[in-house]
Amino acid sequence: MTSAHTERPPAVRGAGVPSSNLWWGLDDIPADWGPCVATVGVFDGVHTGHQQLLRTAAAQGHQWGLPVVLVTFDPHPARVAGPARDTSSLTSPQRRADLARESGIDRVLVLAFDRELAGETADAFARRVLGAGLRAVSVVVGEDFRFGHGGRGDVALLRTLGPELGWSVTAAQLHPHAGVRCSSTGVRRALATGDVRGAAEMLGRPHRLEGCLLAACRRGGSRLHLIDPTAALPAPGHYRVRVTRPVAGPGPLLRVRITERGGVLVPIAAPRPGTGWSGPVGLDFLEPA
Ligand SMILES: Cc1cc2nc3c(=O)[nH]c(=O)nc-3n(C[C@H](O)[C@H](O)[C@H](O)COP(=O)(O)O)c2cc1C
Ligand SMILES: Nc1ncnc2c1ncn2[C@@H]1O[C@H](COP(=O)(O)OP(=O)(O)OP(=O)(O)O)[C@@H](O)[C@H]1O
Repeated sequence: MTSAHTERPPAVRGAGVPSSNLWWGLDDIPADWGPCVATVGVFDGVHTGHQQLLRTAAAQGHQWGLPVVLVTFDPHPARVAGPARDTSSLTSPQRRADLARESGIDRVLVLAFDRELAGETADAFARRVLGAGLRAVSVVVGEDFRFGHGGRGDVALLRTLGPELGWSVTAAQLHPHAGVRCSSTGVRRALATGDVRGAAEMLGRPHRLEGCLLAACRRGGSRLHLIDPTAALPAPGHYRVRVTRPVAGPGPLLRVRITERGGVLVPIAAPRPGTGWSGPVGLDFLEPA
C-alpha cells in the first residue's frame, strides 16, 4: 500500500493565507465523501492551459451539483522517476491550491510522490485514488494526460475503467500559447532566459517567489530566504517586482537582483519582528529592469 501522507508544512508557509481546502493524503478525505468531479496532474504552473481545464471541471461540478477535487503530486514526479529534467517549482502545493480555488476547484488532494507511488500501475492508482478514495463520477484531464507506472495510463484506460468504476471521462483540448501547448516546462524555460514577461503571459499572472527577508547584504538591502529552495528563479539580472504580503496584499514596486549564485537581493531593509514587514513576502516578477 502506498503511504498516503506527504509532509505537512508548518502552519504558515508562503505569502498567502494558508489554504484550508487541502487534503494531505487519502486519510484526510472524510469517510462520507463523494460523489465528485476529479482532475489529476502535477499542475505546477497553474498556467492558462491548466486554468482552462480547471474551469471545465468546475463548470461540470456546478452543472451536476458536485464538488470538484484536484489531485496533485509533491514533489514533481520527474524528480523521482523518468528522465532527468528541470523540475524547479513554479508553485508550492499551498499556492497551487489557492490558485486552483480561483478557477473553481473546491478541494486539493496532495499525494506524496515517492518510489512506491511511481511503481503503482495506472489501473491500481485509478481504482485506489479516483475510485475508492474520491468516489469520482467524472474525471476531467487534458487529452495527453499520462499516469501510472512508466506513464502507461492514459485517457483510453480511464474510459475503459469508467463503466466498472462509475465515472465518465472528459478529455479537454490543450490550450496553446504562441502556437504551442502551454506548459509548465515552457514557463520554466522562459524564466531561465529572464523572459519574465513571457512567463507571466503563460501563467496569466506574474511568477511569484515566496520567502522571508533577511538582513544579509550591504547598503541596507535584504536577501530573500526562499521558502522552497527548489523554486524556479529567473535568470541572473535585475527585475522590477511587486512585493505582496499576507493579509496586507500588494505592496511597493522594487528593483531586485538575482545573482549568479541564485541569491535574491531586495533593496529594502530587513524587517524587525513585530513590524508590518515581518513574516513571509511574495515577489511578483513583472519585467526586466
Ligand atoms: C501511480 C503513478 C505512477 C507513476 N509512475 C511513473 C513512472 O514510473 N515514470 C514516470 O516517468 N512517471 C510516472 N508517473 C508520473 C506520470 O507520468 C505523470 O507525470 C503524472 O501522472 C502527472 O501527470 P501530468 O504530468 O500530466 O501532470 C506516475 C504517476 C502515477 C500517478
Ligand atoms: N495547455 C494545456 N491545456 C489544457 N490542459 C493541459 C494543458 N497542459 C496540461 N494540461 C493538463 O493539465 C493536467 C496537468 O498537466 P501537467 O502538470 O503535466 O502540465 P504541464 O504544464 O505540461 O507540466 P510539465 O511541463 O511540467 O510536464 C493534465 O491533465 C494535463 O493533460
